[in-house]
Amino acid sequence: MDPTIVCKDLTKVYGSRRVVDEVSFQVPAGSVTALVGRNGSGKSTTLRMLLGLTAPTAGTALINGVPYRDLPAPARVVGAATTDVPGHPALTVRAQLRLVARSLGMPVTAADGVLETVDLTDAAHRKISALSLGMRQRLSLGCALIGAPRALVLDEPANGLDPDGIRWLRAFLRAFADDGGAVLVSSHSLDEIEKTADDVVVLSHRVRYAGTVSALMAHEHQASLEDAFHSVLDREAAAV
Ligand SMILES: Nc1ncnc2c1ncn2[C@@H]1O[C@H](COP(=O)(O)OP(=O)(O)OP(=O)(O)O)[C@@H](O)[C@H]1O
Repeated sequence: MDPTIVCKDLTKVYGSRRVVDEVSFQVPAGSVTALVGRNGSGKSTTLRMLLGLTAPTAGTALINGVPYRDLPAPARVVGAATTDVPGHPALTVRAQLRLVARSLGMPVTAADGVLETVDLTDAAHRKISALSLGMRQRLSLGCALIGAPRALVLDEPANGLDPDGIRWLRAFLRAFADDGGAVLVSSHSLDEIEKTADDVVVLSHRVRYAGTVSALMAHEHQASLEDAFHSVLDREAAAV
């Protein structure tokens, strides 16, 4: 079955605030889709609802047609990396990855393979508490990959990566999608998203645009995703 990620009328209300308001979009197999929006626009809340970490007030969030919490082996279906610290700070990188492998019924060799994939072999013996931000991001992605999922949901994975890491992540996500995977990634780096993503969802509590990156730039008559993003959101602000 081809992996898909679907949000349908997804809504989250905190008190009197609708921080995510009837959000609908989908990420098909073979696509990298970026969720972009200003601080507080509801990106992380949307991803957390997709990953069963926050209960929706209304609407549905489905991975391969099923809510995350109802997936029999979720980490084998969708790899998730949030901004939370990946694992116990006193564990080493290798111990954390092996722990995840064991919990998923995978051989420990899966952990060693992932160490190489995310280029943390040289840091395998280091404690999580001693990792740089970029290394923690690589470890988060490593934890997400151990179950060999075909869908990825990643909250700001490029945050803290150095230029080599950003280039590596771009190539990795592209190859993952080209291999038939579905990738949903949130980011503030619009230049990077323009290079990496097929589709983009511009969020400001509601969906302001969902479609291809190139169609957004053409529609807004802008030469960059950054300018198109501001054009969409400035028009919305002017209309309020
Ligand atoms: N547990 C919570 N209780 C109350 N309000 C919350 C809670 N979690 C998030 N919010 C609020 O919901 C809004 C959306 O937050 P969210 O973290 O989804 O935004 P974001 O787009 O990911 O922002 P950023 O780009 O800064 O990471 C914010 O106003 C935030 O304060």
